[in-house]
Amino acid sequence: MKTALFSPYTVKGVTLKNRIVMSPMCMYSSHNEDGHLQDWHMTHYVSRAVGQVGLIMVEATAVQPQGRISPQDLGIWSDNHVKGFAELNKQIKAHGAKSSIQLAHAGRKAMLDGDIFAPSALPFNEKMKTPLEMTKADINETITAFADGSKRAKDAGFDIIELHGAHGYLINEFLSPLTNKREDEFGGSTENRYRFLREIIEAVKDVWEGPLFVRVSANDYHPEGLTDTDYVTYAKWMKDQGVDLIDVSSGAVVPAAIDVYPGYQVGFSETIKSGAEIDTGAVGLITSGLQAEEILRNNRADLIFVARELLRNPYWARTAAKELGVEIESPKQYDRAW
Ligand SMILES: Cc1cc2nc3c(=O)[nH]c(=O)nc-3n(C[C@H](O)[C@H](O)[C@H](O)COP(=O)(O)O)c2cc1C
Repeated sequence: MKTALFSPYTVKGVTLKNRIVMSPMCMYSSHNEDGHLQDWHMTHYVSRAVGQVGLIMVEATAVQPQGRISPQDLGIWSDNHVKGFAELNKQIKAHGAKSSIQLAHAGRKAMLDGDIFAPSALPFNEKMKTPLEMTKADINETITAFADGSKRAKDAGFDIIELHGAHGYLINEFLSPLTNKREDEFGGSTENRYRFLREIIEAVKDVWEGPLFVRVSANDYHPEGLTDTDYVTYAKWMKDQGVDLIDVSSGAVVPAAIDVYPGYQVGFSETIKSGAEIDTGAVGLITSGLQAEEILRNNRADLIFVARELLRNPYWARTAAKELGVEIESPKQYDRAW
């Protein structure tokens, strides 16, 4: 049988051998608060490339030190970070996978000493710090930091860049009316709340010609918050700006109870894919080959992002292929077992 999951996917000249993406997952394993990769990261990412994942996405990586979720986050705020990522990319690609990086700024969810920043001075909850409202200068510096991070990602040899616009981190905080109470041109109307992301995309595209993905939280799970239909509008604007794919997650903008079940976010991906006519990635409790195949065949997404199941099973691609009754290439060293 010819499967959708194991069919190639090409975007701006970059071809993934299948539709499986290792979803970005923070490892909180950088040492000395310097944002550098450690042996752990090498083993972790390269194992999944050996496991025949089509696209490896490196975890949320901070474009500014104050944009880390924790002091142990990876960083790409300095030219010194390029060398480590270049070595990681060499190893990932040696096993036939493509590589990508999620560029991030934690905004008000940064758990760091010192000042933290957000569109408005509202804490996430009573336990978290109250952020400083970003000035225009702070906003411009952060936009430049996303562009500088992209330039470094390019120098390090990444094939694809993803902007982290989800989970209540800085970009998401500008997009949602729950977290953005600004009265200047970066707040208020939908257009104004999009302006920060618009300017980041513009700045990134000045230095990066390759495929650009954006992860969004397509539902705030709050009566005054955004839903997937609001994100159709944002996705259309992103498409007009040349974004290639929307990676559709949800929640974590404000504290909320989320009812999770297999494929709980796939409907949001479907709404955005059909509403904005843009490629999407589906993520969230997708754990079987058949489930992934159903999503792709019914045009509910173009790529399947897998997070925790790949932590349980780095060879999930093989498991899914067996389930779908297809043969996939194994690392030649493993031929006798696959
Ligand atoms: C350990 C861990 C770290 C995560 N870190 C990130 C991250 O850096 N960026 C991000 O967008 N999502 C992050 N996520 C969310 C996952 O990418 C994914 O969207 C979520 O786990 C749902 O997919 P799953 O059911 O396949 O695990 C993380 C999830 C886990 C379990």
